[in-house]
Formats: sequence, C-alpha cells, structure tokens
Amino acid sequence: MSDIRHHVHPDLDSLATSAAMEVTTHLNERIAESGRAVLSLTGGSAGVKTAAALATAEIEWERVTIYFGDERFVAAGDPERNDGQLDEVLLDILGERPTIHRWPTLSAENTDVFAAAKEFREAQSLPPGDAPLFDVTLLGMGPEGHIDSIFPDTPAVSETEELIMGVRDCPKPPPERLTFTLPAIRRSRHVIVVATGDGKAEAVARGIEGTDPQQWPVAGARGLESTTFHLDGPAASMM
Ligand SMILES: O=C(O)[C@H](O)[C@@H](O)[C@H](O)[C@H](O)COP(=O)(O)O
Repeated sequence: MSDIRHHVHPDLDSLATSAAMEVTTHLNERIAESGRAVLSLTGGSAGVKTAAALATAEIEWERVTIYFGDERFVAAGDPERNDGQLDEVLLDILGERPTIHRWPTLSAENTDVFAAAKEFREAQSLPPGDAPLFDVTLLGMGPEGHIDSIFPDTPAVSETEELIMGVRDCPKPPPERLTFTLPAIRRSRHVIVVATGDGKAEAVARGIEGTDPQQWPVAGARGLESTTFHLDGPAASMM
C-alpha cells in the first residue's frame, strides 16, 4: 500500500519550493539508481510555480525525460497551451538538456483529437503491465477534483485500459484535450499533488480519504511508492 502524506505550507511560494525539493530528491534517487529519471509536469498556478522552483534545482537534466500530464488540443504557440507556461518558467532555461515529449498540436493536417491521441500513443509505445512509467508525476487539481484533463463523470475518468486519451466536451474550456489517464498516473513511483485555496478544500479531503474517483478524480491518483499533497492552510481546511 502506497504511503499517503500531506504537508501544509504558509503560502504558495513555500509550497512550491517544498514540492520542488521533493521532486528533486526523487529524481536524483532514481538517477543514482538507474542513470535516468522520468518526470510528468502539470499546468495551473501551483503546478507552474513548482516547475519554476525546479529551474534552480541541482538535477542532471541530461538524464531526465519530461512529459506533460495533459495538454489542451490547440495550435502550437497558442497561449492556452500548458507547455507555453512551463517553457517560460523552466524548459527554456533547461534548453536541450532534458528529453521532452510534447503532445501533438492542432493544425491543418491534425484536427481530430482522438486521432492525435492515437498518434501520441503509438509514438510513445508505453509498455503494458504494471512497470512504472513515471518516477514523479506532479499534479495540479481543480476545485471539483480534476487532475490533468481527467474530470468527474467523463469518459477519461472511467478509462481502465488506455494510458493516453483524447478528450472532447471537456467541462472546462478549451473543450478538446489530450491526457494521461488514471491507469497511467498510477504507474508513477511518486505522485505529488499541489493545491491552494479554500475552493480546493473538499477535493483535497475527498482525495486523501480515497473516495470514488468518478466523482473526485484526484482520489484515484496514487503513486506506487508514495502520494503526497502539498497544500496551504485553506486547501487543508476540510481534512
Ligand atoms: O488544463 C487546465 O485546465 C489546467 O491546467 C488545470 O488542470 C489546472 O492544473 C488545475 O485547474 C489547477 O489549477 P490552479 O493550480 O491554477 O488552481
């Protein structure tokens, strides 16, 4: 049974610093053990702030592979994309050191989000089975408990086989997205959830207690070795 922990921080800056330190420790442990490590990043304010804190971390980035947990299916360079914010705070600084796997973009030749998901799935050819895909998955979370583009009561949260999905009619715009699923997230050695504000308090409580992921997707996000929530006081107020 994986370990579920939470830490409460005085503000977003200290939360991001502490979450980034945890990411750094796990990546460095993995690099020491196997020579490489795999990290999945997330958008949203807390996720981007944590990524920014990683820019000064002592990590051999040449040995790191980076994925994005989800992406909005919009054109390259569209300000709606998650990866643009992450480029700004971290990836442009790291340059070519890490290996980065970006999601497909909407283009004149690529307009079907399901076909884009299939293309990405085939390009990654992730191994079936239980072996870890990610050493660390960092997750932001919405007030209704969505993580990546896995929203309550949608096909993405019901998925039990596929690791990668296209999303249509997403409850939060833009409506078309690409996402790793819960079966993929659960193949992370370590899951780190970052959340602030009292609007997240119920989702945090349901996520930590492990209720039905159909209603609160974050409750299905568990790491193989550990699951850690980094919170501020208001986000921790309903536990
Ligand atoms: O693609 C998206 O719509 C966002 O990336 C979203 O999933 C975000 O990560 C969470 O809503 C948490 O965001 P905040 O930390 O800003 O609340």
